[in-house]
Amino acid sequence: MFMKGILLVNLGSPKSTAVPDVREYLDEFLMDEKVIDYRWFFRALLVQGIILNTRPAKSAEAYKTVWTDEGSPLIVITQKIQKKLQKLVDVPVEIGMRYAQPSIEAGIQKLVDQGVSEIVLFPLYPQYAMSTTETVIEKAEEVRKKKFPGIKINYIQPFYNREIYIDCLAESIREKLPENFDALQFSYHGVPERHIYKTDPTNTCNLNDCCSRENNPSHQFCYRHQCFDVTNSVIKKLGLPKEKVMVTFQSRLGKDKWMEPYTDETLETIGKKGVKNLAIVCPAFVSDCLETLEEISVEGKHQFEHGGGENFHYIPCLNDEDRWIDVVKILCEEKLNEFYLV
Ligand SMILES: C=CC1=C(C)c2cc3[nH]c(cc4nc(cc5[nH]c(cc1n2)c(C)c5CCC(=O)O)C(CCC(=O)O)=C4C)c(C)c3C=C
Ligand SMILES: [Fe+2]
Ligand SMILES: [Fe+2]
Repeated sequence: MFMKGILLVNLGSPKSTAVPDVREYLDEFLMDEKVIDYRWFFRALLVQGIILNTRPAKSAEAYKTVWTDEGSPLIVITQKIQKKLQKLVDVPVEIGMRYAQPSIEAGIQKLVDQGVSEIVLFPLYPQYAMSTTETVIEKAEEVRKKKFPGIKINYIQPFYNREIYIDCLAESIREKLPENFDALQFSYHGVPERHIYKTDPTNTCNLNDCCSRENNPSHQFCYRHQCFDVTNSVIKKLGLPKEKVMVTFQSRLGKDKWMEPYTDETLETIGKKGVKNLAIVCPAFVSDCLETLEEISVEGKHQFEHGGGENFHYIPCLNDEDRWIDVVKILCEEKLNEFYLV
C-alpha cells in the first residue's frame, strides 16, 4: 500500500532580516536561471557583481517593516494554510520553499519519514510563470531524482481559470471592497517581457491583444493572459464595469523591459486623472508577503497619495481564509485521486 502526502510550495523568504541572510537568500533566488535567465557568466556578473552589493541592505530594511515575532509573513501564512488543511485531510501535509528554508527537499524528507511515497506537490501560484511554477517543478524533479528516486510526485497545475478559485477570490474581494471606490486596481507581480516569449512553445503571443483574445494557443504558458483572465472572470462575478478596473504589474528589477503598465507609475499618476478613492488587490500572490505588505500597502500608498490620490484601500490576499483552504483541499484531492487511476 502506497502512502500519500501533500507538499505545499511557496517562494520562500530569508531566514532573518539580517543583511547577510537577505544576501544569501537573494543570491539563491536571483542565480536561478529561471528567474534571471542570462547565461551563467552574465547572470553571476549582474547578480553577484552588481545586485548583491546594494540590494541586500535595502531589502533587509523593507523586510524589517513586515517581519513578525513568528517570522516572515509569507512563511507564517503558508504554515497556517498547512495547519488548516491538515485538519481537513487524512494524509500528511508539509511545506517547502523554492528558496531558503524549509526547502523542498526538507519538506519531501518529512513526508518520506512519515512513510509517504506518493506526493501531491502544490506550487502556490495561480498563474504559470517560468520564474514560479516552472522552477518549482524543475527543482522538485531534481531533488526527487537525486535523493528520493523511489517516490512519485503529482503536480497541481496553475489554477487561474478554475471556477472554484475564481468564486473564492471574487467573494473574498467582494467582502473587503470599500463602499465607495473610483477604481479597483489588479496589481500582479511582473516578469520581463522576454520570459513570455521564451515560454511560448506556440510562438503565437505578441504581448498585444492576443493575450485577451479567446483561445489563443499560447494561453497555457502566457502569464500575461492568465493575469487578464483572472481579472476578467473576477470582475464579471462582481458585476463591475471594465471602466472601473485597471491591470498593472509590480516589482520589476533591473533594466530589462518588464510587462507594462507598471504599478508604481500608475499609482503616481491616477490621482491627477480623477481616481481619488482606490481599492487595490494583488492576485498573483495567495499569501501576503513583502511585495504586498511593503511594496503595495506602504510604498504604493505613498505613491498614490503623492500623485493626488486620497483614500487607498489594500485588499489582503486569500491567506488562510477558510473558503480558500476549501479550494486548496479540493485541488489537492483531485490530484491525490489521480494516483489511484495510474
Ligand atoms: C507571484 C509570483 C512571482 C513572480 C512571477 C516573480 C517573479 C520575479 N521576482 C523577481 C525578483 C524578486 N522578487 C522578490 C520577492 C518576491 N517575489 C514573489 C513572487 C513572484 N516573483 C514573492 C511572493 C516575493 C516575496 C518574498 C517574501 O519573502 O515575502 C524579491 C525579493 C525582495 C526584494 O529584494 O525586492 C526579488 C529580488 C524576479 C527577478 C522575477 C522574474 C523574473
Ligand atoms: Fe499572451
Ligand atoms: Fe518576485
